[in-house]
Amino acid sequence: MTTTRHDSARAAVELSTVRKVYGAGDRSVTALDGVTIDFPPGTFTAIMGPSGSGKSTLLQCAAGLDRPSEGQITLAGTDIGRLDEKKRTQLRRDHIGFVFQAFNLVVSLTAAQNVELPSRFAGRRVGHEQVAAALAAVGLAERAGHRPGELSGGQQQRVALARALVTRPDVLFADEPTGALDTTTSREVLRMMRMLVDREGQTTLMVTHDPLAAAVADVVVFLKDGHVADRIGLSREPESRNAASIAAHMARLEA
Ligand SMILES: Nc1ncnc2c1ncn2[C@@H]1O[C@H](COP(=O)(O)OP(=O)(O)OP(=O)(O)O)[C@@H](O)[C@H]1O
Repeated sequence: MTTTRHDSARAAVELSTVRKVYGAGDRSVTALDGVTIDFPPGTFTAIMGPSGSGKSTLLQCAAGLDRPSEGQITLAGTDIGRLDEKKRTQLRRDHIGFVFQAFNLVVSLTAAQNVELPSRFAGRRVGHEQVAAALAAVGLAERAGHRPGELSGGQQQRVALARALVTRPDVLFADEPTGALDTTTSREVLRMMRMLVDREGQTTLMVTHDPLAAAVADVVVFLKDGHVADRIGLSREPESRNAASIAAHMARLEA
């Protein structure tokens, strides 16, 4: 099956009264408690909130990696709750890219081979030109033949970004993509993500603890105890000014 593609507007993600409860009885934990939120096409959203507020759970459910206990999630125009496991896998393959804190690169393969590998596994071989273009887009055209051990942390995360974006997914999910990087390198990766959203228009959801990381987004969503506690739009202010107002919001939430 090929999932329906809504080309007129690149896919947004929508959650409607989503609840996610882990476990049962006395030991159950409500990670998401009636979350309704939409992520418009082409927007870059940072998801923040205290530890345990439900950020990763939201990302996992929105990406179809986990099922909500209640509520509806629409991705690429498809109600993912109605899909069986095979079709959800297909939806993810056709529409979604992922980057994580750990770069998850195969150490014995070159940057180009790492970019190509997942699509090959998924039976959707991408051509050499696509791989070269994806590496060029993250500024690593000259490093296609290098193995991860020969690249810096920031460069490795850029290879992971190229791998996530080589199939031009509608939505990019990023879980703490700069969590393992120092400040300077983080900034380089974040600017690249920002540039790619502006250029390619993929809807991007990024979980982060770092106000400086969130500062490159268009919108910051704050979770608290499984609820959306706040949502602020950012203007293209200098990042440091955005970061300061995000940090102030976080401090109020955690107070
Ligand atoms: N597999 C699981 N089984 C049971 N409880 C879980 C599971 N995954 C998450 N939780 C609980 O659900 C709540 C939300 O967790 P989640 O990981 O989504 O929070 P988070 O905001 O991403 O936290 P952090 O910033 O610490 O990574 C927490 O109370 C957590 O302990």
